[in-house]
Amino acid sequence: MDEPLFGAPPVTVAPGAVHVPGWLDAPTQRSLLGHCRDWARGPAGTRHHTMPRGGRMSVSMTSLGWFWRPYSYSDRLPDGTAVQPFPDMLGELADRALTATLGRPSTGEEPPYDIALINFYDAHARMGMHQDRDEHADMPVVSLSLGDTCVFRFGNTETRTRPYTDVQLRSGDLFVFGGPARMAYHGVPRTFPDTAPSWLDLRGRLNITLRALGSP
Ligand SMILES: O=C(O)CCC(=O)C(=O)O
Ligand SMILES: [Fe+2]
Repeated sequence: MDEPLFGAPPVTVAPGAVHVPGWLDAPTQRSLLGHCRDWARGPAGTRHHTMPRGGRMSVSMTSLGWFWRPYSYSDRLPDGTAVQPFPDMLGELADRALTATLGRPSTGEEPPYDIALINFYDAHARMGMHQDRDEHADMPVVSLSLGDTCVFRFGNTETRTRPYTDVQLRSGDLFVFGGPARMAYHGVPRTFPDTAPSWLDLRGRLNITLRALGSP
């Protein structure tokens, strides 16, 4: 249960949605975790965003490239400082992820990956069913998981409810959703505390999504 399945084949969860268990090897997971800690210490810090109706999101979030808060992106933090840049390394990772799942990197013609949203889940955090619809480009969303295992609920494009598929995302897993799945509702109904690999110094779960903003 604790060791990721390195080298497992991709699993198509729905047309356009592909899960690759154990895609990131242990050194890469450790290195990404170190970067996430550095990014979280940056000017944007981590925030529990407030939703329009006043609820507070249980995940704490850091943005790179563009600052997200419900429900738009901006190039400045609320206090006017610039958002931390989107690192080239994450653009390269997004390309490798597209190749691993769709069989091709992005073409030079497509909007570039320029947003990373990093969510931290403690044992109680979860994320309700939603669509990722604040980007203007329809490039696939690339999701990387570190730390505790979670249930990732991947649904349909019409409703927040069934039909959906519950997938366990473990440390090192890649999940890409694009094409007909790009606007599917999805969420994280729970995590499994203390399931992070023992060699990763993380209590809780981190999820990094890489996205392309595109132009309006
Ligand atoms: O944590 C996850 O696996 C999903 C995160 C997500 O859906 C989002 O950041 O929009
Ligand atoms: Fe999402």
